[in-house]
Amino acid sequence: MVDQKKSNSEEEKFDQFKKLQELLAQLTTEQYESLKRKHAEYMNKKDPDEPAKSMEEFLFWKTQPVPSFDGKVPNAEKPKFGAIEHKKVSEVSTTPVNLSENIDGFEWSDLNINNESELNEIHTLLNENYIEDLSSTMRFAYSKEFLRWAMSLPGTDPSWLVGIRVKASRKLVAFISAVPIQLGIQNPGMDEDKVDKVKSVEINFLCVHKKLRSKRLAPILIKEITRRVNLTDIWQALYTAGIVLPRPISTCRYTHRPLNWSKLYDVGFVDLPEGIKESQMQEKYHVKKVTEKKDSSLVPFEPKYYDEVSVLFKAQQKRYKLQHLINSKEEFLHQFSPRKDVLKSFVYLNDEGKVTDFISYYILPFNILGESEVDVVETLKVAYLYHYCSDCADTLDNDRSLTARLNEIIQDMLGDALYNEKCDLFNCLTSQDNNLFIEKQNFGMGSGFLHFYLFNYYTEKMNGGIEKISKDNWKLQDKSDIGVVMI
Ligand SMILES: CCCCCCCCCCCCCC(=O)SCCNC(=O)CCNC(=O)[C@H](O)C(C)(C)COP(=O)(O)OP(=O)(O)OC[C@H]1O[C@@H](n2cnc3c(N)ncnc32)[C@H](O)[C@@H]1OP(=O)(O)O
Repeated sequence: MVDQKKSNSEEEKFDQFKKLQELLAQLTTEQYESLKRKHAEYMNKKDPDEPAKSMEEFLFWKTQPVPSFDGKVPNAEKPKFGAIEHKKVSEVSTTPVNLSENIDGFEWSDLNINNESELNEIHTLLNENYIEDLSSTMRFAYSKEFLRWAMSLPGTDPSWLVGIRVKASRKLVAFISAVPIQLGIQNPGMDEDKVDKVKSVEINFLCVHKKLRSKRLAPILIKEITRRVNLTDIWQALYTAGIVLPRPISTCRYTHRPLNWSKLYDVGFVDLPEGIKESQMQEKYHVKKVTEKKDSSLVPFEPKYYDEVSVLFKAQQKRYKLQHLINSKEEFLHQFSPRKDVLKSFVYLNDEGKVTDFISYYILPFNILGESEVDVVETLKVAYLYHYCSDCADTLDNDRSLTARLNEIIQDMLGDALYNEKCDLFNCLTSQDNNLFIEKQNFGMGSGFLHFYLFNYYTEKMNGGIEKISKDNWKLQDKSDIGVVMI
């Protein structure tokens, strides 16, 4: 009897699904976009940390090795910290996921980020179809150099940049990428200085062309990248998303620090509060120029500082429960060496020439879109805080407080971003120790949240630096457990 009911309801669901697919196929891109906007407005009414649907309705995710919203994991009465499912490379299929089962006329394509024309293709796909704000008025505008940096991390397997092309025209219409990362995860009950070292990948740049949305290409891309990563004997992944999927290990909030308030006001990114004059806002967000220090100097990071900075970096990461473990000089230099228009990084040297602090930020513009989505009205240059570390993070014989130190070095970065890089906005999450300076440095809470996920790994939820009081009322925590920064 029960089984009969279940199969009826599955049939009903399948019928509804078929109808939905037919409806979507009939829509023009404009109709699809307009419905998407309406849906986004509806979703915006929901709490940002709540899923849009029940676990059962996540047709793809409920089949994957991730915890459900009640904390249960597949095939286990009581979850154990660590891998959810264990497989061997010999059990992994060596043939790509079948594309034509879902959609005809498409083929898999490996992409090479160091090939100029393939980089151009990825760049075009992402710049026209990647992440937008809820109202589809702003879209990330990654530069080619940025994409090359992000996807050429040492150790990236050539098979991990995966595209889908239209067979006939060879046009690139979907993409997903993986790069290696070693995570340190501190599970409950572990000694404070111990972590589970987890060889993983970071998944990023999942993108499906707007005209091919809702055709279940995303699950196919995810299954294919999982297969390819598994073939290299890696079984865990870290990824982030603005939406709630089963199930976040942590949630951080975006915060924004206007640098060029007038421009942000002109493009509608910030409002003028009632009763306040524009000049008052400009004054509030005035940024000090980077000045020479009495007892230290600020210089761009260079490979010669690697030994000292890597020690500080390791110590800083120990403050968090989700850590980025960097074990090779090559990876470190790739992640942190300055790159024009992509990444700025600095060290502070004391009187004796010893490194006391390191700080970095990356530059990721976004386009303000006009009436038509290909019409770019304005580009905002945005700086995002990346990694930092300081000798006061763990040294016992140092009496300078981390709060004072971070506030000093962030102030310098605001100055560098505005006066040297002409950035309009400085963003950071409530991750790391950012809450020590967010309010003091005039960062305001944004509307965006970023959820962190681990694939095939169970651990308890971690503090993302915010505590929910009610839907629109979130409190900053002293610090967060999240030490990784995803770009
Ligand atoms: C060990 C190795 C493991 C490697 C893999 C680890 C996992 C990696 C996971 C990926 C990490 C990516 C990290 C980033 O790059 S996050 C950035 C994501 N990209 C964008 O937001 C760009 C603009 N949007 C798009 O291009 C499309 O809307 C995307 C591609 C996002 C979905 O395309 P589309 O709208 O045409 O949908 P569909 O019909 O094909 O598929 C619907 C199914 O897909 C699930 N869905 C929707 N959005 C996401 C999302 N952001 N992460 C995971 N799943 C997502 C959705 O719940 C549904 O499943 P279910 O509800 O039925 O269950």
